[in-house]
Amino acid sequence: MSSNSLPRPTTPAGRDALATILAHPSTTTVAVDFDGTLAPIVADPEQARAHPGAVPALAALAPRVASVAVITGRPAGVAVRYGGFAGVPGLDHLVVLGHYGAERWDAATGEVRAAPEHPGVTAVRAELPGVLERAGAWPGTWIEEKGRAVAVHTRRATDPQAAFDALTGPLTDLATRHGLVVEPGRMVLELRPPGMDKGRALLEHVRETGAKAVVYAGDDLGDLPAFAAVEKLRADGVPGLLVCSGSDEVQALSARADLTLRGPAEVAAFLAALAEAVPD
Ligand SMILES: O=P(O)(O)OC[C@H]1O[C@H](O[C@H]2O[C@H](CO)[C@@H](O)[C@H](O)[C@H]2O)[C@H](O)[C@@H](O)[C@@H]1O
Repeated sequence: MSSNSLPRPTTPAGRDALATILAHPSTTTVAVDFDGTLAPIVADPEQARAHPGAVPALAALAPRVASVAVITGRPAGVAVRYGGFAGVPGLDHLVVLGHYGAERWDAATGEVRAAPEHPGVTAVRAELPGVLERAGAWPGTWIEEKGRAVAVHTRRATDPQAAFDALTGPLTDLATRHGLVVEPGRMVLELRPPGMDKGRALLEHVRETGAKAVVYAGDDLGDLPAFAAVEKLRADGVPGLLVCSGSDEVQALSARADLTLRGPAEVAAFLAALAEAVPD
């Protein structure tokens, strides 16, 4: 896909939504996930960075639409840092909803606002090494400290899928005992507070901006609630375009998408093409 060709959605709902968005960009919200959508998946989560084309594309698009939001499982401040979102001309009103919407960073203020922390995270953090040890201490398994959550990554384990499968039960037990939930993702099991998800975060953002159309792009299971939110908006008469970044690893998402792109490079090209296609 070249940077100035807009791909055609494969579904009628997607094509209708894109037509509305092109006709009425100033009342459209564009919301995107971070890892796997703006940033290529890498083995070490601390090395993830936005694709070089992603921020320029968002910055070109943002002044032409009602709002641009990044909705991520990352802490908001981490996504801002890894994305390079602060101080970018054009992204003066960018909103980053971190921890699935429990945190919010506004480019306009540079500040993060957050829900109160859940006490179960401290208890889970303390018990986690013992639980991993008893489950077989899979070599290469890595704990990501996320502040208001902890995540166990298996991508660098000798057998990532076997480690993921073996740890799912014990980590679910641990989370449940302390009032947390397990959020499964691409070779990651996150133990986090319940009550917020990307769907709720997206709906609140759309309500706040008063948008009349929406684009959402994601790549992982944690994006399914946002897809469901767009489907609900569509049922209520608000056109929505669902974009899946990467097609094979998370088929539950690509099966519901109007447009499937092959990862962050194509997502960045799509956002740039969208910016080119709508008037200033
Ligand atoms: O909601 P997202 O922005 O997609 O964040 C979801 C999780 O992404 C990160 O993990 C994923 O990306 C890593 C870096 O590419 C990769 O190594 C890992 O296998 C993926 O699951 C991040 O580390 C998590 O905290 C996020 O919740």
